[in-house]
Amino acid sequence: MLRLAVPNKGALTDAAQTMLKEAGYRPRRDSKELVVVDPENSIELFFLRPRDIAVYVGEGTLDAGITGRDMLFDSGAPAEEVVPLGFGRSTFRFASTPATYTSVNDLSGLRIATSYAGLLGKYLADQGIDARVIKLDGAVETAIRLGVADAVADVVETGTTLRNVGLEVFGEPIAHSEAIVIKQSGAAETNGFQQLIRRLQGVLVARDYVMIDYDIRAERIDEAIAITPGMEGPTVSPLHREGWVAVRAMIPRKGHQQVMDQLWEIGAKAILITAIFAARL
Ligand SMILES: Nc1ncnc2c1ncn2[C@@H]1O[C@H](COP(=O)(O)OP(=O)(O)OP(=O)(O)O)[C@@H](O)[C@H]1O
Ligand SMILES: O=P(O)(O)OC[C@H]1O[C@H](OP(=O)(O)OP(=O)(O)O)[C@H](O)[C@@H]1O
Ligand SMILES: [Mg+2]
Repeated sequence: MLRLAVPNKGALTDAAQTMLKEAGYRPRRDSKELVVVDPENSIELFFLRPRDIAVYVGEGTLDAGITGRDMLFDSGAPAEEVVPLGFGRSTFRFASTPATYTSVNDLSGLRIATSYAGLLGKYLADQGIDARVIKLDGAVETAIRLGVADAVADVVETGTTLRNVGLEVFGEPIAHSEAIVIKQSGAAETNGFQQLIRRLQGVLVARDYVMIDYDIRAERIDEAIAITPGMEGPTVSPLHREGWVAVRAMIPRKGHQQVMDQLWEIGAKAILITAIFAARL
């Protein structure tokens, strides 16, 4: 059985749960359930704090985990990213009172509060900045007002939390993060692991792509294929109408209306878009 770590709390929890459910795995019944055994899919799900997941996977106690890229870096655990999952996107940034600092170079000798001391420490070392890292558990944005720090380094998504306490980001982003699947560095990928990855990638495809069908005059097929090249090449079948063919291809969901317009311009008819329920490519 594959042993997979899943966030039990925090920003990634709901989206990870939804994705696993769409991939066919048994969801947990309530938020107090810490282990779900799913023999039909040969998987055991362990619900753990997102911060601890890279530690378990790095130790090899669990085969794989879903966590944030920033948390993987922060942990320093010997685990590696296998596939990004497209949710839980955020940047990791410096912030302080407006118009105080402009870049990381202004932070030498100052105090920076963060709950990502590993990630921040590595970044400061890379930049050659000697600053004091104040490790806090959360709500680090308040540290400046309370005089514990001169700047903070924290996760920013919409920026609402920072605005609410009157802080502004400065300098380059320290890191870009999203939810990822991790495994122990250098560990062999078992069959069960590859199946998990294929299933999750299938969910991403079903979310990001749609199926398009249309009819077009045979002499315009090259133009049509240029618009809808498909994954491996579109399916082109004869139509029971002299000089016409039917085309079927996958296209990105984003921009599908423009694709329909372009096909219409070159004479396509009966252009249909359908959602993909599940996929395995
Ligand atoms: N508002 C957000 N939007 C998008 N991603 C976020 C947000 N807050 C945190 N994350 C990401 O979610 C992952 C887990 O962080 P989260 O804040 O949920 O964990 P935590 O701080 O340990 O838990 P908690 O906040 O419950 O104490 C990190 O990779 C982080 O980048
Ligand atoms: O830019 P925003 O959309 O406002 O999101 C960013 C906030 O979300 C997270 O907080 P969380 O709720 O996890 O609390 P925490 O700081 O205690 O971890 C993060 O630490 C920021 O505070
Ligand atoms: Mg948090």
